[in-house]
Amino acid sequence: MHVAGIDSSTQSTKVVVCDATTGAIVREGRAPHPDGTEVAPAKWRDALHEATRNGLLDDVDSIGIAGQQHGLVALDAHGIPVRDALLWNDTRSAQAAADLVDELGAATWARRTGSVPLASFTVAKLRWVARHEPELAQRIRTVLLPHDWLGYQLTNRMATDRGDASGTGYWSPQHDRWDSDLLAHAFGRAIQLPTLLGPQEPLGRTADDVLVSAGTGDNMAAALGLGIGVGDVVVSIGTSGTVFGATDKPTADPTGAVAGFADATGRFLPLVCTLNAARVLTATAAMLAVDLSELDRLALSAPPGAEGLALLPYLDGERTPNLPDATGTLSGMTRGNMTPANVARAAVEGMLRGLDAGLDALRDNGVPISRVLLIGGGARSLAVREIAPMIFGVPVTVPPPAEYVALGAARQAAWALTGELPTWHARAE
Ligand SMILES: Nc1ncnc2c1ncn2[C@@H]1O[C@H](COP(=O)(O)OP(=O)(O)O)[C@@H](O)[C@H]1O
Ligand SMILES: O=C(CO)[C@@H](O)[C@H](O)COP(=O)(O)O
Repeated sequence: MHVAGIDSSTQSTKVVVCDATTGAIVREGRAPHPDGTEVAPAKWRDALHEATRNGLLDDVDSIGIAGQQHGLVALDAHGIPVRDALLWNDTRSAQAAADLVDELGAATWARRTGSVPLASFTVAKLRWVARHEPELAQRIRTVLLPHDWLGYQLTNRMATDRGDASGTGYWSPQHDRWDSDLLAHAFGRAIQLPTLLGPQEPLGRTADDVLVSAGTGDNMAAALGLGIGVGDVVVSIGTSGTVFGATDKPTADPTGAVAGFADATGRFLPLVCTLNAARVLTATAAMLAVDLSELDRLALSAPPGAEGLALLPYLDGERTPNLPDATGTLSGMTRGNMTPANVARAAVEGMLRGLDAGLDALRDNGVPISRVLLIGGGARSLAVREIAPMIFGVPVTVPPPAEYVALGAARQAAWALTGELPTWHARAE
């Protein structure tokens, strides 16, 4: 038996096909997404077709879909998007989020949803559409998340799971159900919401009669793909930087630094997310007119601290801390230290310091940290792997490079197929 896992993340779609019993990867595919913070959902479907062309999904018995969290896919009465999806990294909803917090108070949001809404959260995007595009808003009948929308394309059913639902800002961790009153408060009226599926409950079947599992958010799928245990905290360096661990009880951080998400197994996934991660490295490499391996070499040739040069890497604004309009700052420049090597080192260190603040925030919320598991595209960087233990001050394990989000989605697909969550090879060992 074979299962497929799909990771429809910010920059690309990645697909792995695995043996359902052992988890061994038998085939892989990928396709890029368009750049930008608003995207026509059809582009994700096109990317999925491209990533699975030439029969990648032939002989697959079950499919799991993981997607970038939070994105607003607003559908009309015919199930057609009323506008391009607003993604998690679109900051136009920053004022809408601030208004929602002012209206109800941060403590109320944290208590009712586990999180304090920021620009990224679906609820803030809904408020933005209600205020800025009222004619479009009137046509909205249903709201889906990116993974739900792909599942809807495959099965014709609108449903989601608690992991992805927990990033909307209108899901209750205490009661494991939608908090429709919060949504109505933000949007001005009720909207039909997708069915909430349990962790191993299937979504449905494709036109070719292949089972599709509930799916989840990409960070929840990464946790499932790694099989993390107590004390394991994942640092994922992708388009976003995320820092998260699995807990039995929900968190409710009124400062908003830690989002009190749910995981894909029935537990919880407190998470800190930064807007500036792998793309800090690609932007610095472009500025220095070098490739990523030369950026690594340069960064590792400079001393720790880059001789006083420091990069505050808020190149896309920032989410944690909540500074959506911030820009980056290169500080401490002297005639002596302004070398390409120090700039490269400052970029790596600055990006990792943002994630280190995330580790502190998790600790403050009672999440135990005995080691960090480093994953995502940025973990392929030699400089990141070498410098991370110095910045984080805890042991850092780099699991073999793999698409852990897609693997987690595949593991969920096997769960839905067989009724048991397979052990597979514990990749977090
Ligand atoms: N060796 C490397 N060094 C630094 N960054 C890298 C390296 N390889 C890939 N990346 C970066 O990782 C990012 C993609 O990571 P990924 O985890 O797949 O992101 P996402 O899931 O958000 O689409 C890209 O910005 C890419 O440039
Ligand atoms: O908004 C968050 C987490 O809350 C992001 O982590 C998105 O889920 C996008 O992830 P990547 O595309 O960077 O993997």
